[in-house]
Amino acid sequence: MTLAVRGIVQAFEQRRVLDGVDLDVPPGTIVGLLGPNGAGKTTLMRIVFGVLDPDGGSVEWNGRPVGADDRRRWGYMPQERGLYREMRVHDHLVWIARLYGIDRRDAGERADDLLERLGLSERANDPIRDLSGGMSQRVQLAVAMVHTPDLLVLDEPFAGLDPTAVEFLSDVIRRHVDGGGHLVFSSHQLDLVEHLCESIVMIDRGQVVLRGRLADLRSASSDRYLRVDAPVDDGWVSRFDIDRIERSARGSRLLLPPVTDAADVLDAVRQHAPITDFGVEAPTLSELFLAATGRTTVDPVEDAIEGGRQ
Ligand SMILES: Nc1ncnc2c1ncn2[C@@H]1O[C@H](COP(=O)(O)OP(=O)(O)OP(=O)(O)O)[C@@H](O)[C@H]1O
Repeated sequence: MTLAVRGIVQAFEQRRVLDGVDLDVPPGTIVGLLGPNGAGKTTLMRIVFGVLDPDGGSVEWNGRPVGADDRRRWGYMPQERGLYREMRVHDHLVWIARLYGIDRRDAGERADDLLERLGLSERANDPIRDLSGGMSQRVQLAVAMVHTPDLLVLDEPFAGLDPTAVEFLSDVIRRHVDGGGHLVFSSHQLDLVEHLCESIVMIDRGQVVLRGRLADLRSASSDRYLRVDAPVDDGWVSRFDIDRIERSARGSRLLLPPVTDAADVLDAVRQHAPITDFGVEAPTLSELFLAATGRTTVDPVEDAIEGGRQ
């Protein structure tokens, strides 16, 4: 079974926010639907779930137009979290499971099992309102999974989470997919989800700008970065052809055109600063995004400001 979304077009008040978007979600693969704020990710997910009827295009499941029965076997974690704050965690899960027609005993067992898997057993009898943001996010995920869905669609599941919670959620996602499940999640935090995505569809202003297996996209790029754990001065490497130098607290990243030998540049840097850690790397996801769109930053607001300056 595969989710196949074809040629989706959607306009709001004559403004096209999706313009011919395709998305494939095969089993056993983590698919990232990526793009900056306002790119159209939530709109696409709402169309996939039938909340919104698109102006054009189709959504197919298992080679046929998707129907209400198919969608009942899918799980959706919306961006606006919709939990009843006064309900206790376990009761909430049982209630949702019952809405899916699962009998009371089975619903209770599923709730126990999910709470265990999501590290929430100790909070089972607490009302949702007493949970931290990260924990209620886990409950929201449990709600999306309580009927053992064929397909999980998670809208910005990592927003607002600390690094430990991101790791935890990433593990849950991996396990779902390792068991042959279907999963697509959206994110605007490209570098945060880079380690998790196997396959990506990147959209910008309603159009697909990059798609494919992330490993393939990274190796197909001719851009190479030399990373060193020292602040590199322009003067040290002035005799080389170097496209850009980025500096951060961790050191520097030098974007090298194909004509420049990374080992020569590294030797030159070493003459000025001790280097204990270095590497030659393919571009990150956000660098691939910038290269594909010609933008200067992933943030659409900052990009508009930068564009205005030029
Ligand atoms: N019901 C609506 N009516 C009018 N405009 C809408 C509606 N829903 C979404 N939009 C617009 O469509 C565009 C895409 O929005 P969408 O929420 O799909 O983006 P997104 O990629 O999910 O962004 P974010 O990362 O901020 O959630 C935005 O410009 C948004 O303002």
